[in-house]
Amino acid sequence: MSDFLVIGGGGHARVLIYTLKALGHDVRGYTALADEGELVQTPYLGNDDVLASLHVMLPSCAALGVGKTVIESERLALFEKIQAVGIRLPPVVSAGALCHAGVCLGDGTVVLDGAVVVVGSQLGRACIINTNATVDHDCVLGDDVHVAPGATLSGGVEVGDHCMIGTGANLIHAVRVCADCMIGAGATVIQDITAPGVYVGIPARRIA
Ligand SMILES: CC(=O)SCCNC(=O)CCNC(=O)[C@H](O)C(C)(C)COP(=O)(O)OP(=O)(O)OC[C@H]1O[C@@H](n2cnc3c(N)ncnc32)[C@H](O)[C@@H]1OP(=O)(O)O
Repeated sequence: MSDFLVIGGGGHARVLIYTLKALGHDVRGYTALADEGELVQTPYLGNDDVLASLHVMLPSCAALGVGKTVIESERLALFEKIQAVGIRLPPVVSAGALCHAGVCLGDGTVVLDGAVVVVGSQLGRACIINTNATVDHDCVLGDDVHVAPGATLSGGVEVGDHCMIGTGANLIHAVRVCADCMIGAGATVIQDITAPGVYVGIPARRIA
């Protein structure tokens, strides 16, 4: 078990603090890099200006508490900034998630309660597999991909960097979604998406 620093403010940070504590980790520190956010039973340490000077006193492991609801989020830049000061961001799998043996999770990736990641899948860095989302067998996800609550990636799906797969969206088997796409809540993707943009509906069509 390790001491963890949760970095960020708001809802995702609270989920991570809960998740890490349930796994038996100590959550000693808490900073709000994006804003001061909400303080959750852990001390506020300062903003990103203090990270470099504080890091010798901080836990050597951290988790990204900044969530993602848009394509261009701060998550990956923050991930790289934290790593650059020598703090590790190991993947975190909730005790309430199921992640098959042999699945590959990049650093900074979190798999939250009720989520399932099935055999043969490879996930990049700083991804979020949110509550009750499923990533079925042999999927390949890039960096900074958020699969929102209840979304379903069927077998062999590929999703490029920075994509946001909205709440309850469904991607049928073997479709490929290129980098920088927003798949709207409830959309169903039935064919490859090759142009970055915003896609909604059943079947999913580009609106922006
Ligand atoms: C734990 C957590 O909370 S994780 C967070 C999870 N969050 C999500 O999944 C959010 C996903 N986001 C969405 O679905 C958003 O609606 C988006 C990004 C697809 C579109 O948002 P915006 O760009 O603001 O589009 P806007 O709301 O202006 O809608 C544009 C049009 O698309 C339609 N539309 C928007 N979203 C959807 C959708 N999911 N499905 C179908 N139609 C939609 C709107 O009705 C509107 O149609 P109209 O022009 O005929 O009136």
